Amino acid sequence: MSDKYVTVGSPNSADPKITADGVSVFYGDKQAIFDVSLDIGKNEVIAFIGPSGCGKSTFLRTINRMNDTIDTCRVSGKMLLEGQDIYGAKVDPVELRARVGMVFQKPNPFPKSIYENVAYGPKIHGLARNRIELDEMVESSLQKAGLWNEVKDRLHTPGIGLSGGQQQRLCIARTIAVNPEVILMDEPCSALDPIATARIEELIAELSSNYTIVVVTHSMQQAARISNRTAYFHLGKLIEVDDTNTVFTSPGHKLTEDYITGRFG
Ligand SMILES: Nc1ncnc2c1ncn2[C@@H]1O[C@H](COP(=O)(O)OP(=O)(O)OP(=O)(O)O)[C@@H](O)[C@H]1O
Repeated sequence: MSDKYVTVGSPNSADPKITADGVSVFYGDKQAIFDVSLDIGKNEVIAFIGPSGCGKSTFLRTINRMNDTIDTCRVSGKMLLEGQDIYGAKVDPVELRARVGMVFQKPNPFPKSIYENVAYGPKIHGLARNRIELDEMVESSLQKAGLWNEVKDRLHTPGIGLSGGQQQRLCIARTIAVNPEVILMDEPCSALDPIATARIEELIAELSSNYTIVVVTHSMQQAARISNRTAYFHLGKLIEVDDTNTVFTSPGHKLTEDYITGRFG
């Protein structure tokens, strides 16, 4: 494949929350993402799929500048959040990551209590004026993450004492606690059993009315179940993006078709 290509489908959105415009990503001399342009609409759930190493996580991490933490990593092109260039000189990455929160593959609670895991973000961002407000934020975040009833009597016990699925919901509560606009999820269910996975998928559906959600997944069934739109990446290029139903029932690109029919990847 040459470096010039056109993404098949509908990369544009009438009401974009996020706009990638010609985004490329390099690790040292190696290019991992090639000239990706994509709108992600407000309150949409978009799934990123594609074979291992195609750049899904790398592209996801450009949306909240998580790649800044990798010394060799360089991003070119524009990434806009509500029209603002997130790589602009005035943007504070810590503030950005409160607006664009992230949930990782492996649940990673802090080695603190359940309460402190959720209270941490509001505390460092100065969101609560007093303990009562902080308690309310912790409760409402745990409610939204569907965990409150399971933990309300053990808030001051360690977060790592929860089951894997509960820990992942705790991480989602921690993300929600700082009032993000966008939630990035990098294979959020890959370390979970089917029941815990189903619970996270239900939660994604519930959260989608309030947040824009971007999910990297290896599971095409999961992408089909949870997302409105699906983006197919191949060797660092965004090959196709469209309504999930269209991508899975009548893909417009041969590479997408090969992947979803199991001929590749
Ligand atoms: N920190 C890094 N330093 C150097 N190269 C990297 C780094 N992270 C990723 N890469 C490379 O960038 C390319 C894209 O990797 P990335 O992890 O984004 O793909 P992916 O589609 O998310 O893969 P997977 O599905 O296996 O998680 C790969 O060739 C990978 O080896």
